Amino acid sequence: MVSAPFLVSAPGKVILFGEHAAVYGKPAIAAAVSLRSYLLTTKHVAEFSDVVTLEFPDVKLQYSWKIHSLPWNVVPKWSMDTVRPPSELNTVLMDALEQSLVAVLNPLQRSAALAFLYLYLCLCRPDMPGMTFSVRSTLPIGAGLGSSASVSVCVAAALCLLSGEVSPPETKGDDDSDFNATNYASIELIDAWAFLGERCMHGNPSGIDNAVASHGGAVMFQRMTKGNPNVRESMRNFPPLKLLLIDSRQPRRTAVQVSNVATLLQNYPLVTEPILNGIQALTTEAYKLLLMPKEKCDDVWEERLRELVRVNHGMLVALGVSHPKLEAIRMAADELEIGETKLTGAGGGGCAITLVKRDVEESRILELKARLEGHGFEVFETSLGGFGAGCLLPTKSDAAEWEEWEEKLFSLHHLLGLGDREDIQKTVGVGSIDGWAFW
Ligand SMILES: Nc1ncnc2c1ncn2[C@@H]1O[C@H](COP(=O)(O)OP(=O)(O)O)[C@@H](O)[C@H]1O
Ligand SMILES: C[C@@](O)(CCOP(=O)(O)O)CC(=O)O
Repeated sequence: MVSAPFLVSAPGKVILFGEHAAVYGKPAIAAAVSLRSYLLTTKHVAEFSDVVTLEFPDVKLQYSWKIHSLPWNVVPKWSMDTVRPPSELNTVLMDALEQSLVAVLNPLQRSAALAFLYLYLCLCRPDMPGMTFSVRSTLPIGAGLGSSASVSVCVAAALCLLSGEVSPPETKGDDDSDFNATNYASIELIDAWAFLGERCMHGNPSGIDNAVASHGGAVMFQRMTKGNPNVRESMRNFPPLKLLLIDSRQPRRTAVQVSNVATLLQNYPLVTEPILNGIQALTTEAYKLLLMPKEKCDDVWEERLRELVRVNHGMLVALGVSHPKLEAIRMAADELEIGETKLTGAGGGGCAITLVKRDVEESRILELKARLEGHGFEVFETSLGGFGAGCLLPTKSDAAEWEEWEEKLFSLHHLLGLGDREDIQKTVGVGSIDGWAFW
């Protein structure tokens, strides 16, 4: 069992092909990005030993509950078993949590707090010491990059560590890609709990976002029904794609976009189902292309992939999940003949990706960036397919022996004082700080 303080982290993702259709059991392809969420767990001082606190400054939420005031009496018994949790939310517990959340009205804050409390009650005990859970993220929120899943995975990982359901990652060997059965079992459990957190945040998730945020890398994911396990094919040797990631900065909520598509499907099944089937066929084509050996990834290969990006976007437009700002991004990239563009994630705003032609001059890319930024859009540089969930523990268990840098790293005050995403990345970030280990 791990005790506070410690940090956990999980990445966001881009969906390359298949969003929305993924909700209906069609395959989708996604990869982890280097933008990540970080969660610090710290213990309260003695006078607040009966309080659990959330510090989620990115969504301006700071809230505490008396641990004994939470509805422990309705927590289902299955939650204390080490078996995988069920994939359905318990409605009695959800109803009881409404009472604990009456004062949290903002939907962004409320969904995050609900997901936290649901997992906290399922995985922890009323006699646990008072703690603060604070999240900082380098991901834009509600922009299609899976910020909710990366937070859910962080919460699930932290609570599984505290409750002893999982242990910190074991070193995998010389090659970090080596398979380790204990790590695998741990991350599967974290993924399953994070899925329930995602359900609290947006109702009917496919599970692709939490799968990528827990396991990292690039995956082909397919949600299965009737108790069959979801398909999650790891796509090793994922080709290095030149992608631009552009945030339209148009806020939207995944829950709303997913429910709009559900309504379309309900009203026009004969029209909407063929679109979802088309996305399925297209994702299957893309999957075959992305698995081709390197020597076959020639100009024709690249053109095919770009065509699929264009067609996928068109189908998402037909589903009604684009936005004028996303179209403005696509048109700017089209005008400069940079490559093909599609929205990524739930749409309705949020991010687009442009799959850049290999031979495009840098000057044209710079011109596109300048145009987009001139319109108030944000262009991200990120690498695809990095690490999944990980944790960082103090090197010595006794705080009295910590070095100054370690005191800062595990200090709530210091984390909350960090400025922009660069500051967060530099100070606690995977890739910037030694000692992060991954399941
Ligand atoms: N840094 C964060 N701190 C707290 N909650 C967060 C953070 N990032 C995301 N969330 C939660 O995730 C929700 C956004 O999820 P969603 O609409 O699915 O967008 P995304 O596409 O980014 O996942 C927010 O409403 C909030 O509840
Ligand atoms: C629209 C969808 O396919 C992806 C949503 O991604 P995001 O929450 O916008 O990052 C929904 C899902 O798969 O759960």
